[in-house]
Amino acid sequence: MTYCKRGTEGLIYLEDGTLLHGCGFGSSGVKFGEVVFTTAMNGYPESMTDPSYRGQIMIITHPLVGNYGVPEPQFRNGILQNFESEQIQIEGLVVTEETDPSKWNSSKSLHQWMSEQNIPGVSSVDTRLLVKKVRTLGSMMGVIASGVSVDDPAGYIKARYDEIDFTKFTSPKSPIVHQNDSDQLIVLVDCGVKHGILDELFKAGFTIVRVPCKSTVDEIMNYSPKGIVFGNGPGNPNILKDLVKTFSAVMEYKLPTLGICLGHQVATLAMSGNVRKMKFGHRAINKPVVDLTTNRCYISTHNHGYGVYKEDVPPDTQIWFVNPDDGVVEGLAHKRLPVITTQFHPESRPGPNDNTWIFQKFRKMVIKNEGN
Ligand SMILES: NC(=O)CC[C@H](N)C(=O)O
Repeated sequence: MTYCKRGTEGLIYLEDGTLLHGCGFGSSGVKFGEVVFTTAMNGYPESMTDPSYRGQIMIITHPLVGNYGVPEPQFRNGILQNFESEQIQIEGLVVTEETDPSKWNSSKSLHQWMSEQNIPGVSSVDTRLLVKKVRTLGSMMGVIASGVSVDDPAGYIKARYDEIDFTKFTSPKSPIVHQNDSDQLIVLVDCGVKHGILDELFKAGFTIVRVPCKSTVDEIMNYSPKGIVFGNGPGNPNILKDLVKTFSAVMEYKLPTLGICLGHQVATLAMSGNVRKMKFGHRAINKPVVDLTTNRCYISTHNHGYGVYKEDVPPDTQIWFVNPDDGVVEGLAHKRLPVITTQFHPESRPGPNDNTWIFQKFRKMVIKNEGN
């Protein structure tokens, strides 16, 4: 039996029948979710609080997780600077080794943070084996347990990830305003936006009104926005029919519009394209994307399990970015309207800051449109 430094055991189960026993950490409990992996070597406070990971059990392939602990949350203009939302969003965490921190700004360990927020973790399991399974068979449902004994893990899988509308957990119930010095107001349709996106939009000079994911076009247009952002969010875009309708209705106003990740997928559906489930998705902070207008390659942050493929691109749009590894369409531009999208995360957090120019491009589109 493995020595468990927290004194508890844990397990991870995949729905193909794989069952690995290891050590428990974080809170005691059992959770189910879609099992996904990220190859990011750092940035776990940001990734774990990214609302797009809602409903998922995260495997981190980097073998040591927790080395630099968890900082105190820092807000500026109501926007978190060091987390992507106010709480941990993943259902559970699977790592090879969970460590105690050594860093000047660490306020608690990964173990303490997860214990406080009711998130179970499992360590001392072969994450490489798990990732090979997921890469070979595709993303699967699974069960994680920490500190409790579980006889029939499969019985804990209560629903399929692709059928759940997680935005009802991650979208705000009423509008939230981040007032800037300028009167350049944009509306952000918030299905669980990462604070890194808010921060970049705020730094670009916008006053941001975050409206619930289920807002109608009238509720959005009542703010007389200069531009619209459809942000990231959890789950399957194909079941978010109302959001897709809202995107189509907003397009009628011909305002500068930026879609990021879920926003890119919703834009694709609204413009009569297709979005498919990928085999195991892209979750990393070093994925290449090629800008087809300049032929330049950028290193970018990804977190998506659905994707747009070349044959699914909507009419009236051109491919802006493509992933050279597998050809997934990573960005679109409308041929006539000021609508641009990225599947990757230009705000990074965590990740390289190479792509924040996308927010400046959007700002230029807003200024140009104001002049018309
Ligand atoms: N980061 C996101 O917005 C993710 C979009 C969508 N839920 C996906 O997994 O593909």
